Amino acid sequence: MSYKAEIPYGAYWSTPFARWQGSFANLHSVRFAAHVAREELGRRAIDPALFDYGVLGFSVPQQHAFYGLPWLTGMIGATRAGGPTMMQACATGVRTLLAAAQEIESDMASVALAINCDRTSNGPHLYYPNPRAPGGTGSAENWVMDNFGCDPLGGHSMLATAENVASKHNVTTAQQHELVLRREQQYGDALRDDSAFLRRFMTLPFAVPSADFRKTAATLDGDEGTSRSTAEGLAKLRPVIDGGSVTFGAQTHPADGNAAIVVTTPDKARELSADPKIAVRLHGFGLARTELAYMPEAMIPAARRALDQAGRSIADLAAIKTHNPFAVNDIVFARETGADLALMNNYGCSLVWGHPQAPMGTRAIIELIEELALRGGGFGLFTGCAAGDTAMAVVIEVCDA
Ligand SMILES: CC(=O)CC(=O)SCCNC(=O)CCNC(=O)[C@H](O)C(C)(C)COP(=O)(O)OP(=O)(O)OC[C@H]1O[C@@H](n2cnc3c(N)ncnc32)[C@H](O)[C@@H]1OP(=O)(O)O
Repeated sequence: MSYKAEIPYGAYWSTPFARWQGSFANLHSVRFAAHVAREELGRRAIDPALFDYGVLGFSVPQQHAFYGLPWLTGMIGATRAGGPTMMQACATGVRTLLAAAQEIESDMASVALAINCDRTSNGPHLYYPNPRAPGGTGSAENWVMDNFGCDPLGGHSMLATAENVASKHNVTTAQQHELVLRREQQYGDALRDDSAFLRRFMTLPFAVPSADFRKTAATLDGDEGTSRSTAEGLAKLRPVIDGGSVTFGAQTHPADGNAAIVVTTPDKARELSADPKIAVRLHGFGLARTELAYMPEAMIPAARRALDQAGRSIADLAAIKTHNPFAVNDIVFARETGADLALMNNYGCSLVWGHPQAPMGTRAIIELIEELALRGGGFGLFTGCAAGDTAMAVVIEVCDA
């Protein structure tokens, strides 16, 4: 199928991603996303007053986040734009894109902003009062760390889901490390020629604002805290869980950042495009849930559903991007679908540039569009797992308008 809603070519952006407790650690993620959106819309001469809808995604709450999307759009001057605030863990990037597209499809809006932000640094500590408990003692939660460590349905960690899938599919530590080196090599292509690939959608050098957003506190030349692995260095790492296969080197690192995509009607897409001769079309979305504690597998049925809706197969794809919090994800995906493991995730992926959760999928989709544009067009797939053994996927096409 083909959705009416389109993405104007170039009407999207991402900040660099900074490893947690790094340069973005003290920035309120919603205010930071608004600060960046104002600047990026200005650079593209897109009037914020055009937006009549928005969707804000995050997975880690911040102070005042209850006001969500209307607060953010108000801060950027898009004062007509209302809309929901969504949380679907690491699938939030695809979900917010779909929500924006659905609003356009149903003629309820004409120009929508799908914007995602997260700060895994300095995760909130929540206290749930319980006056009926002995002494009125409530319970507390460290939002980020406790949820990495425990899925309340099964009591297992996210890492354990990777171990379950590695064990089921006989994926070894050596195979995971070999893939890490390949993915870092692919990311190296994004850094070539003074980060020419990243500059297609990221403003570099990036001015890191101070916590009050009044001045520039630092400057980043690109993503911060990415690993430069070597075969020897990886070989020294032991599995994090005794008897397992996944090392610290074979998984992503938590990060901070934000990213956004404009979604609109075909006519408006031509107007807002950086190159009106290029169209970016949406053809299929997929949601799937797999067996309890096998999260990395969920990206396979989600991809199949998105491909079915698009009427395409893996063989039709010019580019594939995945969310790979664990190297295991890509190895199993390639084995089960026939995708070429070495050619997936050109120019980078969450395994390498890190994982600020909600904006991660948005950035991957933006990179997918740019890879397809560099190839002269074609169909592309993004698929990624999310908490609760779920996943979402999207099939897009870059073609002549
Ligand atoms: C959320 C969703 O919906 C779905 C998802 O995405 S699932 C993924 C969600 N993320 C997770 O579950 C995270 C799971 N991981 C964890 O919890 C991790 O334990 C953690 C992120 C907390 C670890 O963080 P950390 O302590 O900062 O680890 P980090 O310092 O990077 O690495 C630990 C060690 O390995 C080493 N290391 C890491 N990568 C390396 C590499 N590529 N080469 C060599 N050594 C490496 C580090 O140097 C460090 O060594 P030292 O202890 O000697 O300093």
